[in-house]
Amino acid sequence: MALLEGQGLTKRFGGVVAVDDVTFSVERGESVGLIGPNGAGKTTLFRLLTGIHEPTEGRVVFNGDDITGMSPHRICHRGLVKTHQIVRPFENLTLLENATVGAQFGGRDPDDPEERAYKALEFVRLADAAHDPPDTLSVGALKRLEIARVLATDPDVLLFDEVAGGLDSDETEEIIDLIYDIKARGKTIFLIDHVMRALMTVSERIFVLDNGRLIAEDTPDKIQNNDRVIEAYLGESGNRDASNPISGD
Ligand SMILES: Nc1ncnc2c1ncn2[C@@H]1O[C@H](COP(=O)(O)OP(=O)(O)OP(=O)(O)O)[C@@H](O)[C@H]1O
Repeated sequence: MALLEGQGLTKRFGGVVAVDDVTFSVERGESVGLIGPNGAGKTTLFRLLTGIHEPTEGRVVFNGDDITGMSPHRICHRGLVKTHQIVRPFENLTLLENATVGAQFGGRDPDDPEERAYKALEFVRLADAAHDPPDTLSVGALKRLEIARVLATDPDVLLFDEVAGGLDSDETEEIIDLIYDIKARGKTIFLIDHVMRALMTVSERIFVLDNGRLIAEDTPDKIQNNDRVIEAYLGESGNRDASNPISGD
């Protein structure tokens, strides 16, 4: 049985069809990526999965249960959680307190949210700064704090929304290593990223959205050579002579 499924998911905002009849499934322990040109509907799809938006049509099935229309809080309790694209920690709280809020908000284990938060900070290598405020953190460290916040909820599935966005190459490598470590703990990973190197390295399978529709689903190698996918990206830039826009190199 698939762990996470979208069945005919559609989301309309007035006249805009952001997600258009998307059906997919993700198995337990898989790491999959979601790509597509700007405005393709990636973030909206993630928001449908985590209860931030309710689909206009279709269903979200998690662990065999229909979770369509449930609140993000209840979905998080069930073990499905998403990182925020723009990381905005509580500035007046320490890193540990920030991660503890995550553990208390979504955690399934009512005991020791602070201990779980501390372990999550250790995991992302921020424990040394546990009692500091977040205002001195680099962009890379802020992204790691966001990962700690969601890890502290003890999820089964982590949806990463642009975790490698805005990072330099060392920070990107650090995030890639972290995602591998999270996967090695048996977690299921679903990520959106414009940083193709990160996405192509980490994902075993890739879904491609264009204009809200799922246009391809394949291994990273095959996706990088899929004419329809390349066309969708090149159509966006208008530059037909550009080098492969979805190369992970
Ligand atoms: N809350 C909203 N209200 C109205 N339109 C929206 C809303 N959210 C998204 N859209 C529209 O839905 C479409 C898909 O947007 P979405 O942000 O999901 O795309 P994306 O693939 O994540 O884009 P990007 O890569 O630029 O982040 C766009 O046309 C966007 O303008």
